[in-house]
Amino acid sequence: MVERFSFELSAVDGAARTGVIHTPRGEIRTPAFMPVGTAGTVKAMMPESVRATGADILLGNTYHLMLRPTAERIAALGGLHRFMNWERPILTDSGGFQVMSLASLRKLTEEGVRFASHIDGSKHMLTPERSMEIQRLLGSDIVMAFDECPALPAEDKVVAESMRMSMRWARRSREAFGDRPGHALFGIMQGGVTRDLREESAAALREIGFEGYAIGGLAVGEGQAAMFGVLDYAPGFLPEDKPRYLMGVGKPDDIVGAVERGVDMMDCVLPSRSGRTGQAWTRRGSVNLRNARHRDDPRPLDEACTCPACRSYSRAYLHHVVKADEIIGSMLLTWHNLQYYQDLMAGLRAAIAGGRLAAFVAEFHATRAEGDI
Ligand SMILES: CNc1nc2cc3c(=O)[nH]c(N)nc3c(CC[C@H]3O[C@@H](OC)[C@H](OC)[C@@H]3OC)c2[nH]1
Ligand SMILES: [Zn+2]
Repeated sequence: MVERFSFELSAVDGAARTGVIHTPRGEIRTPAFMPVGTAGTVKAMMPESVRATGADILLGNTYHLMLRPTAERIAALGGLHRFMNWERPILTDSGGFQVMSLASLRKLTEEGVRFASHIDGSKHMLTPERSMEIQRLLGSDIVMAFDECPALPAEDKVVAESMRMSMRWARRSREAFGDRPGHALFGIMQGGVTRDLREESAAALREIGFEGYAIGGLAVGEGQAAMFGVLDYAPGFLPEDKPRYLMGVGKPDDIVGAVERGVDMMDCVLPSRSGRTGQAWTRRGSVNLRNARHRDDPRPLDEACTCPACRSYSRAYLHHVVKADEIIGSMLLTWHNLQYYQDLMAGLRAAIAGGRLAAFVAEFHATRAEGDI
């Protein structure tokens, strides 16, 4: 049982790293994929099932939880871990990103963001200080600084101004976070796809000092090539002895490319959200179970997978329950997709530990068909 938050690197292969983040609530094996549990639940999954897929940590969200059921109510009930019955580490986003993508009537000033709830229109204000208070009330183990993520494409001037405000908010986040042993505050690098803005942002964050560093402002429509272009240099601007978290990424091939470039942690709604629409991710590519060609197919989705969907059901059954919009369809495909992502992370961790990442990546690309299989 550790009292403090620490990151232990155990092997490096090129720019890629593998290690363990130690927290009072448990270990996080890196590179790590973190399932998204936005409103206190990973949709269609029981917490024990999320753990069974291999996840060490899951995500919650300040924006959603502050609106419903409110952070104060969750705190009064013992905090988010107790509330959602997940006793392992939780990372919460700071809310700014969701305000800009979900809320209405937004007013952005140096102080913070004033907005109306997308649920009932009630008026709210998020500032670095309020975001830190909410994440403390939730009890999350890894807290994200309050930032602004500009929509791309944007003029360099706009990206620079936004980044500089986010750096001023990062300092206010650090000051409001206070001294909380065993908890971590991560700074978020901004700067769009402009190298010198990314470098300026990294320098500003290092000067403030954080327990971990996120690469924000990506996976917002720039495309994989532009994202990898930033990842070819941005991780190297960050301290090598601290975790690097790429926010909102991604498809399996995005994840492999990000790990090759030195990213340690990622999150994405894709495996859970696409599971609810009948899309499965497998070693050989993606499968759309709504397609009629599966209706007589007795084979499992992925013979190499140990999840309940692949162990006990046929593609024909999955096609049937997805077409019939049966709840079990979402349950089985979400479980499968999260398990596939965790198996991919386990493969990446082992390959880096064994100094054979290049071979793993070559094999990964060789077995994937383009498009649906
Ligand atoms: C999809 N592409 C994508 N690019 C992103 C960039 C940023 C960013 O620069 N700053 C912040 N603060 N958040 C970002 C986020 C949201 C991640 C959260 O979004 C939520 O998933 C929907 C989830 O909340 C449980 C997750 O929590 C960390 C991004 N998402
Ligand atoms: Zn499976």
